[in-house]
This record gives sequence, structure tokens and C-alpha cells, in this order.
Amino acid sequence: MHTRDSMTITELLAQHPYVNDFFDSYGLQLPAEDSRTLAQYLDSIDEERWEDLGASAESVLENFEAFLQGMADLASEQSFSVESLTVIGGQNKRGEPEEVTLELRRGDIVSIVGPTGSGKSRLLGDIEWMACGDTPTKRRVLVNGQQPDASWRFSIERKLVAQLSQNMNFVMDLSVKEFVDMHAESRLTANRDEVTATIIREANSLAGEPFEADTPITSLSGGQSRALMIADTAFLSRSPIILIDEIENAGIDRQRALDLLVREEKIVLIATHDPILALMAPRRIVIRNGGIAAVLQTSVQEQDNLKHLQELDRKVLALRNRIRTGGRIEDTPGQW
Ligand SMILES: Nc1ncnc2c1ncn2[C@@H]1O[C@H](COP(=O)(O)OP(=O)(O)OP(=O)(O)O)[C@@H](O)[C@H]1O
Repeated sequence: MHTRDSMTITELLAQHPYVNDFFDSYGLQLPAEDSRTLAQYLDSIDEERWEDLGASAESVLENFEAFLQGMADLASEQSFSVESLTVIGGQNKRGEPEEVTLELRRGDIVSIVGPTGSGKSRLLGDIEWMACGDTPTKRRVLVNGQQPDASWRFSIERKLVAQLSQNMNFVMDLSVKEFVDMHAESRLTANRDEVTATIIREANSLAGEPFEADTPITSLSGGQSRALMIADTAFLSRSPIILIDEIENAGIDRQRALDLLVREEKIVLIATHDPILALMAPRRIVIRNGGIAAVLQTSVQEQDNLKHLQELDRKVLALRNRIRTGGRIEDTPGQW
């Protein structure tokens, strides 16, 4: 029995003004002033009306409890802030000790580089799982200097980590707008229409080929769906830690994607084979044989060279587009 069970509707609305949204979604309008409790009010609704609404007093009450719990969880999540993330080394694939303690702070962007199969995704996996010596690497991950509570691993509401993985498989039959709006709704976003429009606009500015709000998500290209997920994560995810398993260079504006993701002082880790993305991060973790072999600061010289790399990249992109559109590459390299 909750204290709110004995509250009058007037009191309930005063304490939780957003409850009207919940009842609106059922097509019910709560009276603004009423000295009955919610249960009494729901009981007074006749059978026929419940049939029209496709619900019952019991189901509404039950879902209302879940809704209030969700709001409480969101509020506690917002007040919880991740200031630091620490990875304490374990062992590499040969069982040799990984002698490193890596501390990341809010707003840090770190890239993870290493040969195929060296263990980049594993490091992301350890962070996502908040490993405490219980993965093959024996690493331990601390949040704000402490081992996070085990229940966080399973908490969907209070998700500390958002992962953008390599494969995005959309199976639902929804338009881009419906998909983003559904996300916005599940996050209880206040200005949903506005946020949804911003996400679609930003995703379009990341992806080479534009798409429309009413495009079915199943017909988006790999690059387009990736762009949509990046924008969606940037604007809707409350997770303070973002893990990215490669932003492929399939026409995605990587600098813009990073700028979007770090807007909110999140901790961002990106596993990548792309030298441009690797150098865009102020620090990079080098993985070898399943262990962290080095943590390098991007030097001033590298930052300078990044501009040249980006210039090269633009040239390659232009050549790629030429090939894609049926052209030839017969001019001398000096003219590219
Ligand atoms: N320290 C370790 N001890 C034991 N196994 C490990 C360790 N590190 C990584 N592995 C295992 O090695 C395999 C390859 O690692 P992973 O998939 O992370 O590589 P990757 O660098 O992401 O590769 P790619 O570049 O192809 O995506 C995985 O099965 C992973 O669990």
C-alpha cells in the first residue's frame, strides 16, 4: 500500500503534474479537482466505457504504478552523475599482467586501436558489463572510484552505458519518425516533436545520402541507420558513458558525429581502424594480444597531420564517388 493510494486526485495532481499525460494516453481525462482517490475515481467509470477504452481499472492502476516508478527512476538517474571511469588492468591473452590503470573523466574522448582480433571490442564489453575480474581479461571497472553496484548491470532504467554496435538490424516496420518518436516517448521526453525533428535533421547532416521522416527504417542504408543511431544517442540517451564500435567511414561526417556525442560532457570510447577517427581523440588506447599495451596522447604534430589526413580522405571520397557514379580515374594523381 502506497501513501499515494490514499491521496485524493487533487493532491496527486499537485504532487505529480505530469500524471495527466499518462491518463491522456488512455483517453481518460482526470478531473482537475476531486476529493476521491484515484482507485475510487476509476471504480466509478462504467463497464461500457472501459470496453470502449480497451482497459480496466486494475490494468490502469497497475500501469500507473509502473509509470510513477519509471519517473522516480529517471529522477534518481538524473541526480546521479558519473565523474570518472577507471579501468584497472587485468591480463592479456597470454595471461601476462596488464599493468595499467586508466582514468577517464567527463568530456573525455578516447579511441581504441589495435589489429583485428586484438581485443578492442572486449575492452568495450568490459566497460559495458562493469567488469569486476569476472571476464576473460580479469579487468576491473570503477565508477567514481568505486565498484558499481551489481544491480546496475541489469538496470535498464539507469543505464550507465550506451553502446553503438557495428551491426544495426532494424526489424520493425516503422518510419524513421515513428521510430525516433517511440524512443523519445519511452524516455519521457517533454518536447517530443521538436527533439524528433532535431534528431532526423542531425542524422541527415551526418549521412551523405539524405532520407525523409517517413522513410521506413528498414530501407535505410548502413550509413544512414548508423547516422540515425548516433543522433538518437546524442539527443535521447541519458547514459553518461558512450561506447562506439567503429563509425565506419561510409560517408558519415565523423567530426560532426563526435561533436554531437560530446556535447553533453559524456565519456566516449571509440574502437576504430580509422586513423582519422583515432587521431581526433585526444588520447588513444593501443591494444595488443588482448591487453592495453600503451595509452598515447595525440601529439601536436599528429594534430597537424590530422588535417593532411582529412585532406587525403576527401580526395579518396571524391574518387570513390567518381567510381560509384560510373566515372573513370584516368587523370594523373597530381590532378586528384
Ligand atoms: N585479455 C584477454 N584474455 C582472453 N581473451 C581475450 C582477451 N582480450 C580479448 N580476448 C578475446 O579475443 C577475441 C577477439 O577480441 P575482440 O573481438 O575484442 O577483437 P577486436 O580488436 O575488436 O577485433 P576487430 O577489429 O575484428 O573488431 C574475443 O573472443 C575476445 O573475448
